Amino acid sequence: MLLARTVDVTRRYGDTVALDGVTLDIPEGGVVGMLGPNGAGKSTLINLLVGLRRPTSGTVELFGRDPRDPASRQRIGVTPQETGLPGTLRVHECVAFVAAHHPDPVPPAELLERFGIADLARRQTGGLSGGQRRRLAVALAFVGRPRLVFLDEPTTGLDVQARRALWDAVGDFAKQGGTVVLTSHYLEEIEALADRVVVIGRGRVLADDTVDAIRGMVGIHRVTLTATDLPTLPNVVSVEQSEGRTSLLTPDADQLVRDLVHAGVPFHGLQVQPTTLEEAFLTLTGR
Ligand SMILES: Nc1ncnc2c1ncn2[C@@H]1O[C@H](COP(=O)(O)OP(=O)(O)OP(=O)(O)O)[C@@H](O)[C@H]1O
Repeated sequence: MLLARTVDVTRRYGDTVALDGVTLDIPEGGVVGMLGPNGAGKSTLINLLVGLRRPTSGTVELFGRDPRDPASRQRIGVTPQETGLPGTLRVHECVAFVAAHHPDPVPPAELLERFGIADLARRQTGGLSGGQRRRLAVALAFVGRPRLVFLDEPTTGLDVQARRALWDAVGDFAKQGGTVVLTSHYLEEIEALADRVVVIGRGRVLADDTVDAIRGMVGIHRVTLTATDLPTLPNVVSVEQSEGRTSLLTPDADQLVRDLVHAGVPFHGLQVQPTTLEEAFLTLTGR
């Protein structure tokens, strides 16, 4: 069953095109990771799916309806990129407050236990550290026993241990049949949780595939050198010339350097650099 979808969605903010013709299905079950650099359009896409913003054109559906319909929003949980918690409320009061808006909430103590913050229950949220506040904000998305949860960069500011605890809690929710859409800048985070990765760059879906497939694609390196007469080399996905230098993009930089030496062409100033995610995908998709 499809829980949410966008069809050819475009969203502009003035002259900025934040999303440009995005078509995406979110079926029931599993974790969908949205990966992309700053400004790619990830948060905008989430805001459209949860009904906080409307598309400039195209269709957005949540549980088969308009996402602004309160009936469909009852069944989602959301942690936006930034959350304001009432500073004088204690953690357990904050959970109880959100729970009161749902017909069958998870008991607050159980929720806090699940997210590893039971020891903070009596603390005022204003006195929590940034990481503790973030964990609470993510936990709150799950209090209403949602079918579909949207987490916008859930582990920003968390230390390694807290991040793993949060991954475990989100993973358990998915194992029990829940569906999660999360955004991240890090492939590592997506790898830990997601079955499917949607790569977003400059407002477009650049790739939508399994974690393994995406991992293979983003291992692209840029090999830059100065040479007068380069032969055609295997495993080169793109060649660029700039200011007398040649850049070769390749999934296997070590092999490319071996091939260069083997070809016997004189070259100098060799540099090998990882590409950014966006660069790798823009190259691979030829956009
Ligand atoms: N309310 C707004 N008004 C004007 N421009 C906006 C607004 N919200 C987003 N944008 C612009 O739309 C583009 C996409 O932004 P968005 O926040 O969706 O990206 P993102 O992928 O979530 O980035 P990040 O990883 O930095 O959170 C950016 O160019 C951003 O500056």
